[in-house]
Amino acid sequence: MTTLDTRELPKVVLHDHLDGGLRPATVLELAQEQGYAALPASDVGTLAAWFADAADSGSLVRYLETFDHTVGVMQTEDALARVARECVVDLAEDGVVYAEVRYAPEQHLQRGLTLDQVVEAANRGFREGEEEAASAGRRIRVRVLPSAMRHAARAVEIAQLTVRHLGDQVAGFDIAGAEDGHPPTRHLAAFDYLRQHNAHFTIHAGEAFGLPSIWEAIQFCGAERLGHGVRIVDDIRLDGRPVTDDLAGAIRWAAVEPNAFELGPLAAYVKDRRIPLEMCPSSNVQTGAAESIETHPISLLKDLNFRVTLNTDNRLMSATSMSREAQLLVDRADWQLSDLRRVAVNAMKSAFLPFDERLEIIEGVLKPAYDVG
Ligand SMILES: O=c1[nH]cnc2c1ncn2[C@@H]1O[C@H](CO)[C@@H](O)[C@H]1O
Ligand SMILES: [Zn+2]
Repeated sequence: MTTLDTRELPKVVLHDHLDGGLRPATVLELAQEQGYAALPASDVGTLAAWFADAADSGSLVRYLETFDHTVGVMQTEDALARVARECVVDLAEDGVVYAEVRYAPEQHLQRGLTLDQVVEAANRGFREGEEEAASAGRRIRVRVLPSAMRHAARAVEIAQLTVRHLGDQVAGFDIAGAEDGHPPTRHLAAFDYLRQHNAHFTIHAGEAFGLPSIWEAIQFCGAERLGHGVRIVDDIRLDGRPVTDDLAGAIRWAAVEPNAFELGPLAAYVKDRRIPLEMCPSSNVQTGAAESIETHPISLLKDLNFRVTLNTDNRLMSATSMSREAQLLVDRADWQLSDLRRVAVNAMKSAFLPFDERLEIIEGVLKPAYDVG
């Protein structure tokens, strides 16, 4: 397993923030162009290290503060298009064949753009990136999920924006931001609107807050997928005790018979309904939602046959990529090629893309690459 080249494997990412994936050099250049003076460093190396260190805070709220600087330089159409184009090129270069990228349009209005201008500018960049990648021999398809910020009050507007743009790159909706104190049920009107317009949506839930957040996201809001959802392990027991009592035990969970674990009603629902979990190991370690890669619940949930997917969340803040996330699990959590195949196929099955297109990528791209020998 040590010889596995995770870069060359075709990968699928469903949870990647546009404003969390800028190249450090681009942050610097855009800041210079736009007269943004608040950056905490003036050279690429120091700036890259600053993002990773500052995000390594053990708290989601402090982690999210680092986005002020990326959002701060993404306030013009050209800046948005450039960041979107580079995002696609970087993902393709890393072997990603399908990506859903999210960002919050409401955060890009500081210099007078409208919500529609933001989406159109970013979409232009995403399309350019797809073309650039294709001409370099790396075919990637990208779809966009506008996010509403859960502490703000614009979710209905962003849901309407999403529906207006469905089809031209935009494939669904998300809700992001600080979780604790901001339950998703505050935005029920947005979710009702989306369902009535047959639009897909996912919700960040079960990251900085536990089961009630997941329960609301699924049973009140109707989320099709969960952003993170890592705290669903709070509803799994082993020998009568919550598995979370024994996080270190994660290392030996692999040796335990899967039917020895007891699922509570919510965990059973998530598993039985095949609700996709958009899991992001490095991000979770940084925000304190998980202790380590070795003990990250993604491995247990994968072994228990939950619909687990592997994602980057924020490539800049976690100094990561899809191939790095995969490699970390191979090196530290004993993942095999078959596990990487599983999360890629799971992700593609869960994508907000028409069924026939999903199938085409699974059968035409993923299976041929993973099923060699
Ligand atoms: O893991 C996360 N949990 C919650 N919110 C997040 C996470 N990563 C990024 N954002 C938030 O989503 C916004 C739009 O992309 C970002 O600006 C950031 O505030
Ligand atoms: Zn996220």
